Amino acid sequence: MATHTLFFSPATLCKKSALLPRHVSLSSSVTQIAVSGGTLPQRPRDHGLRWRCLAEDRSQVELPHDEPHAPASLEDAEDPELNSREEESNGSAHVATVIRTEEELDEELITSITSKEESKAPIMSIEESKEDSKEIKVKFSIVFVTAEAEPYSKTGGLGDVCGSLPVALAARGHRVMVVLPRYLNGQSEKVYSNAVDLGKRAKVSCFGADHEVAFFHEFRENVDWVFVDHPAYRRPGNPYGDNYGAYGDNQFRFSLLSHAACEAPLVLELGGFNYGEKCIFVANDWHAGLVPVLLGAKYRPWGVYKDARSILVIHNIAHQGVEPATTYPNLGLPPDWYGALEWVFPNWARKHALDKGEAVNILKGAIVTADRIVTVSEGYSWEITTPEGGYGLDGLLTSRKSVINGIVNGIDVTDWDPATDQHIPFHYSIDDLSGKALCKADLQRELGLPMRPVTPLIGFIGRLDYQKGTDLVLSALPEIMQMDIQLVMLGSGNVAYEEWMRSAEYTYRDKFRGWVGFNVPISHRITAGCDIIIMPSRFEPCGLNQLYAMRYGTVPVVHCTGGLRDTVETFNPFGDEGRGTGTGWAFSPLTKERLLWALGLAVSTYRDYRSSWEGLMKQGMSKDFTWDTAASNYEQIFEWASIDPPYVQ
Ligand SMILES: Nc1ncnc2c1ncn2[C@@H]1O[C@H](COP(=O)(O)OP(=O)(O)O[C@H]2O[C@H](CO)[C@@H](O)[C@H](O)[C@H]2O)[C@@H](O)[C@H]1O
Repeated sequence: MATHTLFFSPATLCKKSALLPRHVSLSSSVTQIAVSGGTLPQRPRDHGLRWRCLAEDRSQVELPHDEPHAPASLEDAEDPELNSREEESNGSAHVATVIRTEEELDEELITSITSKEESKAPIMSIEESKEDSKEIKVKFSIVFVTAEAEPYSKTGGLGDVCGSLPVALAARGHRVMVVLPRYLNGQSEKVYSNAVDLGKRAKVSCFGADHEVAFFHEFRENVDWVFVDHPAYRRPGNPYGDNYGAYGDNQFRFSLLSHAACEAPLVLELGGFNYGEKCIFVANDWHAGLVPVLLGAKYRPWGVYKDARSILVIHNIAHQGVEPATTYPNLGLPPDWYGALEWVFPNWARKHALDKGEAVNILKGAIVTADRIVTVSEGYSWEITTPEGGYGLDGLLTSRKSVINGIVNGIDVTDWDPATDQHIPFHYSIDDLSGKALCKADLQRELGLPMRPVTPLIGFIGRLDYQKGTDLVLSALPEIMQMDIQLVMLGSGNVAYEEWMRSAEYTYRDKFRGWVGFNVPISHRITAGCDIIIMPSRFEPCGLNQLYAMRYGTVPVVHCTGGLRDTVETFNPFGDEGRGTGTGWAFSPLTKERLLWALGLAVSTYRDYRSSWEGLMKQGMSKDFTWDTAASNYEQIFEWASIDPPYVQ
């Protein structure tokens, strides 16, 4: 019988029983309870001391290798050599800023030089801090788990973030792996041409069988890109579905990903060393949501991953990975962990009188087991704790408020740079905007719109769905078309909106263009060629198009919500002693009238106040949207996570 140790902050202790797996209750199976910074007398408050006590307790746990849920690679994970750098008395060794004597320093340096690649030290790489200070900064081993990452796969912002943030963290000296599926759909094969089969196979026990997965690997921009290969990822369509809708087996496909990702740090030797147990998992959205649950349910009972931490990043809470409760036994979790994923729909959401509303919810499982939770803007981190923004999870999220943080996404400023962008016909910069006018003319030509330089060209890029407020544009279109403007929309999604875009093109031949599809080059050309970008999103966890737009001197008009509120500052012509401040317009509430009001202001400023407009463009262009700021904020989260003991043990 494994030992479960749970750590609760005093503030949330009273609410905990609601969050726990069903088999764990505060009065029965829990054998150790520690209160972080709290007043329970059984445990010392000092972190290091407490950790030592627990380490002793753990050493008494027998690790039955033949148990059904024991990880395949337990022995690898327990390899004392690989884990030899573990701090003796402090479990949070991978973040500790430690002071070394000169001899120890030399020894560390020699070890680091003699390793095959300096950046691939077994658990952590150590660098000397500046000058002759003896302080050494310990870096993290980070494992991103995601359904998509550019340039391999992208259907939206998740792909952008998971393609860039790992690179930014690696550039800061961390060892970073990204685990994602190897989607082969008949067209995508070439993007994996540099990825080699590592020859390692792992058996994943779920959905009533042992599924063998292979791992492909590419080392690019100092990041280990690891692709999980399985027949379920080989089919026409995008990562989540095809022309007929979402795949019916997505729960299986992403359970497989989470299981495989948990094995990767233990079994894969990358650059000569595996990542080992002391890593930080960054689980993105529900697709990777089983990762924190597996750490607690499948690995830690056998002493594996006891020093790992998990960070859940919520990019969009509207998608939670909910399936009928009867699918629980498929997930490869112990039966008594059902409570962690248990989800009951409210009465109004049930389909018929006999529907009990019982379901499993993978994102919920991640929320109640992850060590920390990050959302992609500060505004959104608050919104998800409200009934309006929490999509039913607000209560649980409120109970974990103390570990939720918002970090605004950055953008890939190399890919999205108007001075060098390979997708746009002319280049420009904040010092010479002339190329932007040429981009606009070229876009009008490409779209078959009248080439009128003084007519404001407005753009919309995004999924055609409820979140992005496509219906609001639809309802406001007759009034928008009465303005002297041109409007181009690029997007795909809801078929009804796609049809509407096509028919609007016939109705407003000289003013409106609708481009149905997912097309990255044209998205760059719209961002560069337009004067204004509209984003009437109903909710927007961060939003990237407004960031790209500002970098390209294209002024955003957005609904004041989530990350849009955090990143777009409404223009104030009287600010800064009359020179004007702001980068766009953020309107509220989300109504047709307010959208038209904000758009009207933008259009009249463009037409009648040219110098103010240029100021607006330049203020947007001079904002710092690099990933470096976000990456350093993520480091802080990793540090906090590592200082605290694992949330579920
Ligand atoms: N038809 C099309 N053709 C070409 N490119 C297209 C396109 N439609 C969209 N894109 C591109 O896809 C990305 C979408 O970014 P968003 O920020 O709108 O993310 P999304 O809502 O998918 O994801 C979620 O995750 C991201 C990342 O955290 C959050 O910013 C966001 O608020 C949240 O909803 C952008 O790069 C955009 O240019």
